[in-house]
Amino acid sequence: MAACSTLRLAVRHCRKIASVQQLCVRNVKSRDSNLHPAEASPKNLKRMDELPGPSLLNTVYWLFVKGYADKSHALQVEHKRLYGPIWRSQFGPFDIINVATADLISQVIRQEGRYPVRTELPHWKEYQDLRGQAYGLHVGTGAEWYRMRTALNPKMLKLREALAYAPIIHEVVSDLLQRVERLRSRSQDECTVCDLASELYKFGFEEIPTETLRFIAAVNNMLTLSESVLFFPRWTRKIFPFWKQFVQAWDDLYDIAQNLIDRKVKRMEEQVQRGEQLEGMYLTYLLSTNTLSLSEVYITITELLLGGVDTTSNTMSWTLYHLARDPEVQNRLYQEVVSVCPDRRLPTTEDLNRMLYLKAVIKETLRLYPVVPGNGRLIVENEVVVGGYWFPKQTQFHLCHYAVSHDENEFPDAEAFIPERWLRAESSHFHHHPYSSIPFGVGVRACVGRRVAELEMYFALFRLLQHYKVCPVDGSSDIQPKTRTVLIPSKPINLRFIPRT
Ligand code: HEM
Repeated sequence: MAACSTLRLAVRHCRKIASVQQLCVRNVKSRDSNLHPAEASPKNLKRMDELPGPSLLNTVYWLFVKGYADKSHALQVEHKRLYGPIWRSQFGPFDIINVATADLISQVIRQEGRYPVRTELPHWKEYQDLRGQAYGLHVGTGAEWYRMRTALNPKMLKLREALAYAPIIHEVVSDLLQRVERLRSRSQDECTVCDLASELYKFGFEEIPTETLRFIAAVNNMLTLSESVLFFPRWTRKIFPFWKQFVQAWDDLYDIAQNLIDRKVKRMEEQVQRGEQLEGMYLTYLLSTNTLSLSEVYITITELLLGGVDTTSNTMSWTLYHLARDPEVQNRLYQEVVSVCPDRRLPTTEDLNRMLYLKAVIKETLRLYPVVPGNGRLIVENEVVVGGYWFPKQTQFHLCHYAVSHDENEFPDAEAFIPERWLRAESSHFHHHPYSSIPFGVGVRACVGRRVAELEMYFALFRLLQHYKVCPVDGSSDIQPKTRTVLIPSKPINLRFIPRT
């Protein structure tokens, strides 16, 4: 869903720019070891060779024989049960240290350094080298990455700036409502919308209508192929088609973003020639500041579009899935909606300040289904100590935050959907470790799209509930998540939207 707003936000006009020529850890205290490597001699500490964990062969067995290839989130839980909260594993060529408690994650983050690196993403880098493109936010490292982030942060993460996107997000949500109305009224029982997530990907892409499906298919292919490309050694590329298809998927993504930007630049030039003032959100802003080269703008916008395709859509689908199955939760949320905005008034950003339950519902969805189920940190600057073990530079950590946010010690009755656990007044377990559910990541490298994503999800859910009661389709069964780099529903979510009178 976010891709469409990302797109609109990117192409929107803004009065501030005069001409195209001017264009443009938390320091969480560890519950156990606070030992800093500088204070600890490696001699006194355990070495990574002493860590438990599966061999490469054993991992292959889990992935391809036991069927966890598309359930890496569940593998975190299984391996934590088998090996404890910290273990070592191998994924293709990668030697990985897995950490699966909030405290261990906080220890890694505290030592992530000034310019944190998630993981090397050698396959993305290889593609970008192959095509002679700039590195984007995901692949970028060090001061170069930081320069790109500081160009984007003010427009995307500052609350005041992000709140200014509200009118555009409302446009996108209005399209969604129209689409839901059309789809449900055309269905056989006049209320069912099938495969909700795929509908949420699509709507509002009117800027590039013919390219919508191509973009979505390319994101799907690229993410699906990513794990295979990484896992199998390079020489297998002559045997398997993965790499070629992966390159094709990236070519499509980049091509669509490049066309979008080129059209925008042309429009801006025409406006300047007519002496008009320019308006814009972050694409205009990026083009109008000299901090990024055009090639960096291309890749940045490609990645923002990419980041928007199935993150908020899947989260919204899971939220509606649970609301449909839990009428009490849905009713409580509906009561909040009507008390804050009677008469179906459009919610404002101020209204959202009073929507504590709405926010708790989204938080709980992201706890149960973090779109990015496992994050990474490659420690490049220093040797580090985590969990009493000493690790050299270049250690790749896997932050198993799916396993953490499903841990009974952090969240009693962890598999249940209980938004109340996020409400201070109502939960005896309100005080969670700050790293126990970190769906957007943490620190300076955390998700740059967070504010946009949250605003979109709040407004979309708010307005959908203003208009519809959401119900399960008769006889529908439980739906489990699966991983396709990101966490998605393993089968389509179909729901009934009953208009509220
Ligand atoms: C439910 C919605 C979303 C979730 C749960 C999510 C989650 C994440 C996570 C976990 C990371 C890694 C952070 C870290 O390493 O600490 C990330 C990075 C990123 N996200 Fe999101 N995301 C969401 C929506 C979006 C949207 C809508 C966009 C684009 C508008 C976006 C763009 C990005 C980008 C560009 C990065 C890389 C940032 C960097 O490395 O500097 N995300 N996201």
